[in-house]
Amino acid sequence: MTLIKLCGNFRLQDIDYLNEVRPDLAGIILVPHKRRLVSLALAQKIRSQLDAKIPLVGVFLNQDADEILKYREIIQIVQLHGNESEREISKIQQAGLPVIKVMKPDHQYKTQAMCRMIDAGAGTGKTFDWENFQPLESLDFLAGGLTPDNLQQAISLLKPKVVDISSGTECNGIKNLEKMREVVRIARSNK
Ligand SMILES: O=C(O)c1ccccc1N[C@@H]1O[C@H](COP(=O)(O)O)[C@@H](O)[C@H]1O
Repeated sequence: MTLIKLCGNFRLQDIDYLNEVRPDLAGIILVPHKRRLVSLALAQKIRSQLDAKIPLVGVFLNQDADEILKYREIIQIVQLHGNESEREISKIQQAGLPVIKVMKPDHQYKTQAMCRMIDAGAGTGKTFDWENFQPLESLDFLAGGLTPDNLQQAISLLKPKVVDISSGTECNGIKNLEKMREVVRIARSNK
């Protein structure tokens, strides 16, 4: 089965939707100045409202380990979307939080992180040339511009273990329950 992470949740209503559609992982943006940023206080509320069985992933971009570790009681997994060093990854993992390291499709490398995510953008809904993509190793997470319309094609072509979707489940910048239901249905239909 293809697992699914639904990311970019920033309203408490989004958490009600997550509890209904039950993805394998849920994500929040913890990057300053981004549209979907949630505050520490809201992140705490999100964690307590989100079903305890759904791990919460915190997304960061070029932030230092000390800042990231402020969220250690709230998030269960760290997603690093920038140029973070292996030293920073190691510091975060030693503190007990597993790391997903995001890499561009044309710049893949070995990492000590728990797993790798391939994404061409950063919450911008940008896809890449799936047909000509050669993963360095088996593909853990695939992200970038996945939508209810292209998700099945992406899964069939690249066979990722996990798909990660943010903007593709929004309408006018707000989470849409029907789109969330549909992408979960598509991922789960891949046995
Ligand atoms: O969404 C953001 O604002 C964001 C900011 C900084 C780094 C990553 C961000 N988003 C994450 O990017 C992937 C793919 O998103 P999309 O499906 O292409 O919109 C996902 O993990 C987002 O949460």
